[in-house]
Amino acid sequence: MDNFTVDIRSANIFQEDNLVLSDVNFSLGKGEFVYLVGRVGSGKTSLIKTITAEIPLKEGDGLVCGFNLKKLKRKHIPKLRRKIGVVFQDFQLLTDRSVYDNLLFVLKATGWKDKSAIKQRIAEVLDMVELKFKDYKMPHQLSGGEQQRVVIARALLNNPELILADEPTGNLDMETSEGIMQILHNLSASGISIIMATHNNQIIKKFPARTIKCEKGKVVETEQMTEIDFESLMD
Ligand SMILES: Nc1ncnc2c1ncn2[C@@H]1O[C@H](COP(=O)(O)OP(=O)(O)OP(=O)(O)O)[C@@H](O)[C@H]1O
Repeated sequence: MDNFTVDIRSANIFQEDNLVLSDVNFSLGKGEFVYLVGRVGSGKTSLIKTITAEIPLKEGDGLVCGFNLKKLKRKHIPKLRRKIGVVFQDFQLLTDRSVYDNLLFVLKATGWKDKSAIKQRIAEVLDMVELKFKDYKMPHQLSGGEQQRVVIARALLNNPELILADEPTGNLDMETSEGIMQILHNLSASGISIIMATHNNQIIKKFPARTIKCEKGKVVETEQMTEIDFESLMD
């Protein structure tokens, strides 16, 4: 079980009192990349929120980054979240400050104090997303793809074991999306596990990887590309 970043067994996932996904069995190895697909309202966000402990796991078992979701105390939730980097479609950068200050804000909020360590970490994460010399720019001075790379850099600051990316290419054109995908795949090759929710079939075709699907209240594996009915994902 230790080799898994996520290991969910026989879980029933609820939103309020509604059972959204039943008998969920899903595990993700260290450094593994998986696409999460499914129609609108099929439960993708519910699965992601279970992994971040935003939705409590009431039935079944779950292990995420070494934390037992069933036994997780409220005070341990921030520690779990520290191990998870999130990347969303809408960049959510602070628009009133530079790239550097956006990253600084997160480091300070998560307890970093040593100025030279902060400077070094910001340089490292910007290097990982190939934005080394853009730290002084304001978000509006960057392209959409560059802004998304800053968001990925921000997600990497605290050395996460897992990245949850929700439609990270949603607002980007194909060429820019490919750059983002290349970075995500490089991160996965470096040992970070990645779950990417997407409706973008072109991206999945171009960067094939294990794919799971929320469908009819279940989470199913669709390892073969041909098994994915892309038309049904588009509505
Ligand atoms: N707070 C809530 N209370 C009750 N039901 C909810 C709540 N949030 C979501 N649901 C319901 O749970 C089901 C799954 O929603 P979820 O957001 O997980 O779907 P999704 O696959 O992520 O959809 P999308 O592609 O729109 O993000 C839907 O039927 C939705 O209406």
